[in-house]
Parts: sequence; C-alpha cells; structure tokens
Amino acid sequence: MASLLHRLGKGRTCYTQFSRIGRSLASEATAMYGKPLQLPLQARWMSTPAGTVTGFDEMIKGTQRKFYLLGGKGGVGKTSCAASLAVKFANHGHPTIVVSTDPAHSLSDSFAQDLTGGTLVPVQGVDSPLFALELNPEKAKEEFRKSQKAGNDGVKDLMDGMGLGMLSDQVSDLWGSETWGVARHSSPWVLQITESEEYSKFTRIVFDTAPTGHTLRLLSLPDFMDASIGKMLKLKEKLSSATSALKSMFGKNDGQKQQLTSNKLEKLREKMYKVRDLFRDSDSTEFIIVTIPTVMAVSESSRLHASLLKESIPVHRLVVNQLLPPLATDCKFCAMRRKDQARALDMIQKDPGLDKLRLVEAPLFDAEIRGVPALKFMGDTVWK
Ligand SMILES: Nc1ncnc2c1ncn2[C@@H]1O[C@H](COP(=O)(O)OP(=O)(O)OP(=O)(O)O)[C@@H](O)[C@H]1O
Repeated sequence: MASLLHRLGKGRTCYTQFSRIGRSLASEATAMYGKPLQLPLQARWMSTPAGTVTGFDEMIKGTQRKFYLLGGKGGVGKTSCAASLAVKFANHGHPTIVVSTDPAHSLSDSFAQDLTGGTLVPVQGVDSPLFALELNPEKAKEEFRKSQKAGNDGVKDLMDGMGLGMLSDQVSDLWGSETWGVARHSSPWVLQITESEEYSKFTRIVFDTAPTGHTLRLLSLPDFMDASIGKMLKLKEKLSSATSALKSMFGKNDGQKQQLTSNKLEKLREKMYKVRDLFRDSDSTEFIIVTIPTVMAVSESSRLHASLLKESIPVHRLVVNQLLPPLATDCKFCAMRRKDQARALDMIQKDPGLDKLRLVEAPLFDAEIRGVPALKFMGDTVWK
C-alpha cells in the first residue's frame, strides 16, 4: 500500500511495455480469429503499476471447486474484473463458469459475444473450457413462480387443512416480501449451480454480482429463508395440536397432506443451510470487493466489507480499479485526479477493515476492456 501511494504521489514513466504488449496481443488475436484485430487494442494501454501481488498462485491452487464472488458499487468494473479473472482461470486449466447475477447483464458486452439466453454458453477464444451464464431474470422468475405457487399452495393447504385458512395470508405476506423477491430471481440458480451434476465438472465459478444492495440481500437470503421457514414450522407446530382436537371432532384428517408440506419446507430449509454454509466456507468461497479510488466508492466498500463480515462471508482481497498510471508529467486534470485517488487510497489504509485486505491494483487502461484478448490482457496485468 505504501508503495502504491508513493507511486501515485511521485509519478514515474513506465511506457516501456507498451508496444511489446500491443504486438503480442495483435499476433495472438490474429492467430485466434484468423484476421487482425479490429478492436482498439494494439499498443494502446498505458502503464501497469508494478509490483502488485494478488496471490493468484493461491487462487488457482487445487482442483476443489471454488466460488469467487466479485461485487461492489455500480460501474466500478465488477464485470471486467470478473470476466478477466474467469479467462485467467480457464487459461490456467480450470474448467470455469462466469455467472452474472446482475439483472442488467454486461457479460455479453464485456466478452463482445452473445452470451444471453439464461443457459451455459461456451465462450469463444479461450484456451480451456470457459462458459458464461447470464441469468435470465424472466426465466428464473417463471421457474421460481412455479415453485413459489407450489410453496404457497402448500402453506395454504396446510393452513386450510388445519381449519385456519385466514392465517395463510400472513404466511403469504412473508413469502411475498422484498427478500423473497430476490429469491424469486436467484434461488433456482444458486441451488442449481451448487447442486446439479451439470455444473459439478467446473472447478472455478466466478460470479459477477449486481451492485451492493442487491448482492447483500442475496447473501443474507439463506438466513432469511431459514427464519421464515422456521416461523412457518413453529406456527404449524403450535396450531396442529390445537386443531387436531377440532379435526377429530369433525372427522377431518389431513395429517398426510400436512406432513408432506412440512417435509417440503424442511427440505428447502436444508438446501438453504447448504448454500449458506458454502458461502461462509473459506475453503470454497471468496468474496472479492471491487472498488475505484474515490471517496464515495471506498465508503461503500467499507460498508460492504462490514456487512460481509457480519454474514461471515470470507473476504481477503480488495481490487482498486482504474488507478491512474504513473506518468512523467501530469496535466492539471490528471494532477487533480491523482490527488483525489491518493486521498481515497489513504482512506483505505486508515479503514479498520479494508486495511487488512490484500490490495489488488488495476490500472486505468486507455481503451475499453472488451473481448477475450483485452480481458486476457487485463487478467495478466491484474491477477498475478
Ligand atoms: N481498468 C479499467 N480501465 C479502463 N476501462 C475500464 C476499466 N475497468 C472497467 N472499465 C470500463 O468501465 C466500464 C464499466 O465496467 P464494468 O461493466 O466492468 O463495471 P461494472 O461494475 O460491472 O458495472 P455495472 O455496475 O453497471 O454492472 C466498461 O466500459 C469497462 O470496459
């Protein structure tokens, strides 16, 4: 960190790699696509902050399946960082999926390929298997609607079966709350990715998450669902003894139906426990916070970090993206921005939380990061 501040403060010429990187990317792209690259890639990047050690060696170690969730404030570069990390994992031999959980997807834009459709789509131009999945909120919503209907019907049946149908509205309110709204978008695929056979061959799963608020709701989902299901089951327990007498009086016995619903809720609860434990297990999951060096972004990152700690989600790295590269001389505009960035970095250094994370430095490139060659370049620059 001190060296980064030093570099930002002092400025230093560092253009030497420019043309070499440009030439090697151009020939790589020609080999890959059979024609010269049309993107503004060649020799256009500015310098790279030297000396960053992300600990990528640690990140690729082992064939055990690992989940990397990248999140932060809107527009800081989450997709670019997630996509570049996924490309790097794949190029290091890990069968990888990059998943976008942001309803406003930008994976297709980032890879400059059509990755839409809500199913696994192979990414072209990568050495090893890399698949992308842009979760289709409409499709997920539809799937969840079906299961929710089953759930609602189940709860309603349970209540009706107990002769207390009016209470089922209260339970429905619980199911229809905002967090369940997130569940409608997210639950089917979280469970699908973590459980299904189709996904089990992938050893790295990189999540490009939605901006902070949505992501936090998603991560707190298992606990919320657990509590909701807990409430339902408790209610059921309390009521069943009171109603059994009534039912036997009227000769109505829905015991089997009730048992079935309880079992369904218990099963859902168990699945949620699994997801929660997975997200909290530092052997299988890491949340990487992505930020930019501005006071606003760092403040939000600090809050995000505190919330993640509260949820016991493992966080070890903080990517500081779009750092101004060192230059021999600054124009007035660059000098002002550099000062701003130094202030934000100072904030990180003094933040009791962010200061303990490993800093991953990502420079501001002078071209938009689009397409596999650009992502590969970004990956090789940032993740090392
Ligand atoms: N280090 C960088 N240098 C230059 N351009 C960058 C850098 N990082 C990201 N960008 C560009 O900034 C824009 C936003 O990046 P990206 O889509 O990765 O952000 P995001 O955090 O995922 O955004 P959103 O919150 O809207 O999903 C893109 O045009 C991307 O190419």
